[in-house]
Amino acid sequence: MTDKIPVTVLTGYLGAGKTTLLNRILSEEHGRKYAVIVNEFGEIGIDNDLVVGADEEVFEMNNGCICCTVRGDLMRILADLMKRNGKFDAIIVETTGLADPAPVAQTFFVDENVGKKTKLDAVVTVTDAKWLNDRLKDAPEAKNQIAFADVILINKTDLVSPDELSEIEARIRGINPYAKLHRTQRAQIALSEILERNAFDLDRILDIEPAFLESKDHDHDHHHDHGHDHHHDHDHDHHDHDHKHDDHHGGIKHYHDEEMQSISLKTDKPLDADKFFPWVEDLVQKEGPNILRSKGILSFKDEDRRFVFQGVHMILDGDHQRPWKEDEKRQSRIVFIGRNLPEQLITEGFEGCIA
Ligand SMILES: Nc1nc2c(ncn2[C@@H]2O[C@H](COP(=O)(O)OP(=O)(O)OP(=O)(O)O)[C@@H](O)[C@H]2O)c(=O)[nH]1
Repeated sequence: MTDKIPVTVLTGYLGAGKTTLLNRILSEEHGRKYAVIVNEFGEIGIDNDLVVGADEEVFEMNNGCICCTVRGDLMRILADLMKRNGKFDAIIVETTGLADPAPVAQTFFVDENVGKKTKLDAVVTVTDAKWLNDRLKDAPEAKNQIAFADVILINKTDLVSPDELSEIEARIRGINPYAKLHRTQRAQIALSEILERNAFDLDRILDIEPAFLESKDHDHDHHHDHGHDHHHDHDHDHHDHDHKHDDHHGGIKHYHDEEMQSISLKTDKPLDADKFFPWVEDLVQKEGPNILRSKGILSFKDEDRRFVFQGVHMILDGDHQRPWKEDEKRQSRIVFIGRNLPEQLITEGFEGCIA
């Protein structure tokens, strides 16, 4: 018997469907109260704004990856939550698509205070059936996320043929024969398959990562550089995720994609939809292989609702969402995440969409 609070860690590569799953969980009649912690790559928080649910408290950790610099933040948020005993039943942590889940999971074992009051229930990994094969070639994070998972969703099955799906499944099985696998569309799955599974298997993790429980203070022995943020006058930020080497955190080997960068743009002036859509469609057609992910919350002229814009490579998606609130700043924010991003082209193009 334990009254430790269960923690579910949601991982999965950029754009796989983590927020879709999170919103599904939060929209259901579950009768539970969840605390949600989101962590994003890129300066302007967009995910926290896309998480539904009136009751849930969403804690945002921006500007860095949860697995290294922000891990201290995670511990602090958890410690604060623990002080408010009884206010919620479970915790869900959505990591960035670029996070290595190992150090996140490790937090629940090596930090004494956190470990006393919480237990890691499961690492749930959402994969994108359409792009996973490519990411297994060029993104070691994608592979780690699968290796560490207790539950795996093969999402976006609508975008691939049955043969491709079987191949993906075999590849996942090759990396992780133990996780429970589900094929999903729009992350549609019974909550009981995701939450309070008691599925995290420490022995299996120790097979993959023998150093998992070594708790040397990771802050002392890492020396990587998170790049730098430039803040230009014309209101845009740029962030290089600049890890040039494998890192050790508390004994765990830890890899980052040093080429991954993000460009965040915002404007308080309304955008012209007739300019924006042709521009962005053309951009992702041409630069799609490099732009892994784009998303934004946009304000168009003569439109009272927020437009939520989503892209994964050249596949775009978007919808008018709720009306802007009275006290809400009608600001358009958009972020592009990828490799070798044509920064100037994107910045100027976006500015050209202002009405
Ligand atoms: N075709 C299709 N699109 C999907 C499916 N699931 C999610 N999407 C779309 O994929 C895009 C990314 O989904 P998100 O849930 O935001 O992905 P994410 O993993 O949270 O993305 P990041 O947090 O940016 O890494 C959105 O446009 C979704 O609507 C699916 O099963 N099929």
